[in-house]
Amino acid sequence: MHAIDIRDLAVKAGARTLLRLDELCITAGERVAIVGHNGAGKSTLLRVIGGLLTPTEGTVHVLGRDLQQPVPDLALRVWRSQVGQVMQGLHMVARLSARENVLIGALGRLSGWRSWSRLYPAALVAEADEALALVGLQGKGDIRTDRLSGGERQKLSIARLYLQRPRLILADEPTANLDPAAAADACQWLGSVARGATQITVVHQPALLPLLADRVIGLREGALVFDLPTADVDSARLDALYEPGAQGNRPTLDVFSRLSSSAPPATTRRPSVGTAACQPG
Ligand SMILES: Nc1ncnc2c1ncn2[C@@H]1O[C@H](COP(=O)(O)OP(=O)(O)OP(=O)(O)O)[C@@H](O)[C@H]1O
Repeated sequence: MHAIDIRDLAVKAGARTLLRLDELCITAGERVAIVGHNGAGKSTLLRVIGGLLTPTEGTVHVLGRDLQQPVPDLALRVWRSQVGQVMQGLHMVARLSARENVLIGALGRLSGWRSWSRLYPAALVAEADEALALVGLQGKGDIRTDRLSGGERQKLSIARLYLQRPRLILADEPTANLDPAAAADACQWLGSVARGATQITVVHQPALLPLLADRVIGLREGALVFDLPTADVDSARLDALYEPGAQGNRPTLDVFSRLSSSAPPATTRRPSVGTAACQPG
C-alpha cells in the first residue's frame, strides 16, 4: 500500500521549474530522508505532499486522497489530523503554554464540544506530560511557548506528534535548532513518536541519515538524482550531489565516513526499501 504516489509532477514559478519528478512512490511505514543543496526543492516536495502547495502539473495521492480533488471539510479535517508536520517556522501558538501546544496535537482525536472548547480530558493532559518528558521538557509544561528557546520549541513540535499519532510525518530539518547531542536524541524521539507511521525527513547532516531513514532521496536543482537504501548512500554519492556545480553547497559536518558504520535503531519493523519507480501498492 502506497502512502504517497506522485506522477508527472512539476512545480513551477513563472517560467522556472522548481521541482520535477516523473514518479515517486513511498510505501506505508517507510522512513525516507530527502537530501540536497539549498534550493534543491526539498521543502517544495514536502509542501506538495503536505497539501500546502498545489503543483503546476501531475497527480499527487497522499494517504489515499487525491490532493487535486476537492474534498468535504470534515474529510479534509480528518486527513489533516493524519499528517503530522515538523516544519521550519514550527507552527506553535506563542501565547499558549508548552503543554497546551502539545495538546493541540490531540484535537483530531477529540470530538464535538471538547475539540471546540479545547477542554482536554485528564488522561490526555497526562499523555502530554509524558510527551514533554520524552523530549526532555519535563517540568516546562506551564511555560509560555514564546519563552522557550528555539531548540525547545523544536522539541515541542516532536512532542506534539506523540499526541497526534499521525499516519504520515513530514519533518523539515527537525534538528535545525538543536545541538549535536540533542539532534541525535531528536532522531530517536521521532522514531518513538512515529509508532510505525510513514516518515519523510529533510536533513542536512549526513550523520543523521541512518538514524532517520531506510531510504534516501537526493535532489539537485529540482530533479531526482538518486533514490537508494540508506546503506548505499556513501560519501562519494553525497559529494557528487553537493559538488559546487550544484550551488556550491556542501553539508557542514565532516561525517560522511560515519554513515556506513552507524546502525539505525531497530525500534519498529519496517517494510523493505522501495525506489522512486512505483511498484504495485
Ligand atoms: N514561493 C516561491 N516562489 C518562487 N520560488 C520559490 C518559492 N518558494 C521557493 N522557491 C524557490 O524554489 C527553490 C526550491 O526551494 P526549496 O525551499 O524547496 O529548497 P530546499 O531544498 O528546501 O532548500 P533549503 O535547504 O535551503 O531549505 C528555491 O530556488 C527557491 O528560491
